[in-house]
Amino acid sequence: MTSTDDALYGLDALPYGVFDPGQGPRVGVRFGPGVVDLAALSAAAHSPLVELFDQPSLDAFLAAGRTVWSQARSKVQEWLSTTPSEHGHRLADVDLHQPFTVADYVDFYSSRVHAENLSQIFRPGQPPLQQNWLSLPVGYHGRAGTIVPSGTPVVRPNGQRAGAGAGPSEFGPTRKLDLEVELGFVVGRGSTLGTPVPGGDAREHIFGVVLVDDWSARDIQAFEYVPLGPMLGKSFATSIGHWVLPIEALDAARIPPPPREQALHPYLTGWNDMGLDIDFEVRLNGHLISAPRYRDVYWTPEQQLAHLTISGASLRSGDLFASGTVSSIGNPGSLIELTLDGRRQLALPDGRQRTYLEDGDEVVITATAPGPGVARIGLGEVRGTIYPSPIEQEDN
Ligand SMILES: O=C(O)/C=C/C(=O)CC(=O)CC(=O)O
Ligand SMILES: [Ca+2]
Ligand SMILES: [Mg+2]
Repeated sequence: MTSTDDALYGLDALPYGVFDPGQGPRVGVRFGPGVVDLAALSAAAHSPLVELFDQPSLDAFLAAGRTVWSQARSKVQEWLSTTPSEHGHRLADVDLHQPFTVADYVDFYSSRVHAENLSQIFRPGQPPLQQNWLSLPVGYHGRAGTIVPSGTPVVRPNGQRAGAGAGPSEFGPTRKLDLEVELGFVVGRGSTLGTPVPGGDAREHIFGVVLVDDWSARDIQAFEYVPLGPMLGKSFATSIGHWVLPIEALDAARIPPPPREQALHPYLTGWNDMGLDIDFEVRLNGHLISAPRYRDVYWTPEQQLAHLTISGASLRSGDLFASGTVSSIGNPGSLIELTLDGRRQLALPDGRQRTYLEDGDEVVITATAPGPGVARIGLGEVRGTIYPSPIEQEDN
């Protein structure tokens, strides 16, 4: 089963998105094989929710806060269980858009397997975890303006990479274009500058989740990142799914996170942390290449949110913070891990081989989670095809 299966999108899932049936973008909810127009549905029910839904994006709804989000979900479930086929459009008949305006973007680094794998590749001979890793959720501020909806072409970026020996750098299209499987948390309710958000209040702020592919140019990244961190190697495109799944839909997927291995400062503990039993699948040109599990991710979204704001930094509606690459042992969430930085070829069932991504390659990430009943629920997909660099000549 892939998470595009309609059965994954019953009343227990109901992810929100933005679709265009031909007359402009509208807010909708994915339901089975289609998308239901929420302005039309709420207008027919004479619900005041129509004001939040009669919009070209989810922005107004995101800003409305937890009480409204929960009421809306119950109402939509009720309406769809009584009049399931009204105000629906087949997915094939609509265009899907970026669901919300992304405010700030933070990318964490919360999978221990991924952190240790990358350490080995980027910093051989050094300890597998930096001293900070078990003490705080390491992350960096990313580039919100280049977050693009699923399906947007991913143009091979240009940049500098290390030259031979200690020689000058080389410039040209990246030779190490990679994908990163991530889960994104979408902030609905903002916060006040100077006032940290306690992790126990995370649910007042986190509206839901979206799939993320944090495209990465590993050669550009490796040359530029010391000492300030990722810059151009990750800022050229970050793809997000079209569907934002409300956090309540994941209640049945909640599990304890992996055991803490070090005592934490009080601001990072003291509530019932949200581990999540989400299974991802990554396909390259249609072939399944990895199936990472979110349950192995060490730092939780509550801890990430508490850490992000402990300095007094404020949240804005539309902020996106991503888990970091989700890697499990034997099922990593990136090609740098799968191919040991290109030293090992990945054999695809069609007889071709890959190390890093080639022009024309298509990557599709999907995910599912347990629902409240026997059926699983879907988190949609995030898809991207690699387009050639606009610069043909390398300078050396
Ligand atoms: O270990 C490093 O130097 C680099 C790590 C990454 O590239 C990963 C990153 O973007 C954060 C993540 O996705 O986990
Ligand atoms: Ca990342
Ligand atoms: Mg990025």
